[in-house]
Amino acid sequence: MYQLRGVTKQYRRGKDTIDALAGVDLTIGDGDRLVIQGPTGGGKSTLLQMLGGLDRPTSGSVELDGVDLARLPEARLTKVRAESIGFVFQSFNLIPTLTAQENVETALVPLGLKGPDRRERAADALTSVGLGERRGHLPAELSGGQQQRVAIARALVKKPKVLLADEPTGNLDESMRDEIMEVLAAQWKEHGLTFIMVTHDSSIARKAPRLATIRKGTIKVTENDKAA
Ligand SMILES: Nc1ncnc2c1ncn2[C@@H]1O[C@H](COP(=O)(O)OP(=O)(O)OP(=O)(O)O)[C@@H](O)[C@H]1O
Repeated sequence: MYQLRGVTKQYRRGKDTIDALAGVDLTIGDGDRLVIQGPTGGGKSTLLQMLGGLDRPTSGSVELDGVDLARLPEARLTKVRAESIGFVFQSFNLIPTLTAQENVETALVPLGLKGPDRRERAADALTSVGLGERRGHLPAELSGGQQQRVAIARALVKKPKVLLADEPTGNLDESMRDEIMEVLAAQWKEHGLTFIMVTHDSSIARKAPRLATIRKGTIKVTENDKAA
């Protein structure tokens, strides 16, 4: 469970200070699905970075299961990220010289898994996103939607507690967008993940059971009882 209290984040640009987050309080339960939307520059990506322990707030606390990521020493933070948090980005971020299988295996290296275990787990993860037959392909030999499936397999192969996605369909056309949303929803259901996604896409936001809107660093959460 996430518990955020009074989270602020200021960036300095020259002599200006930008309040990217201006006091965010937020609770996200285990297994929740939360969509974050809002105008450009509102603070969505900044919040996701705090949740993922990719950056630290200027003030406030970001507790994940009672551990404050804001104050965790860097080595322990790296361990939490490697074990408990999967990331999916708009730009896929695959390593172009590695095959789909090898890209997925990279997520298991920090966990200390042996070669054969890594290979088996990565192959299973690729099969679960429908890419079992494409394991030996390089990213450039795959479509955008397929590359994003590889990135999803890489994020989930370590069996994280939390999946964070920043505009995961932002680089995809409409049919691939629906396909990726289905893959993500299926993985969320199957693994009981806490799934937090930033999107600009209002049709995705409309279907969200819980919607956080961030404007000028301030958050408002609404529940949608009619969500899928
Ligand atoms: N590293 C940084 N240095 C300086 N300012 C930053 C940095 N990162 C973000 N900002 C500023 O903080 C504010 C919030 O940015 P953020 O990227 O979180 O917004 P966003 O809602 O994700 O926007 P978008 O929809 O355009 O991705 C913006 O004013 C942005 O310019």
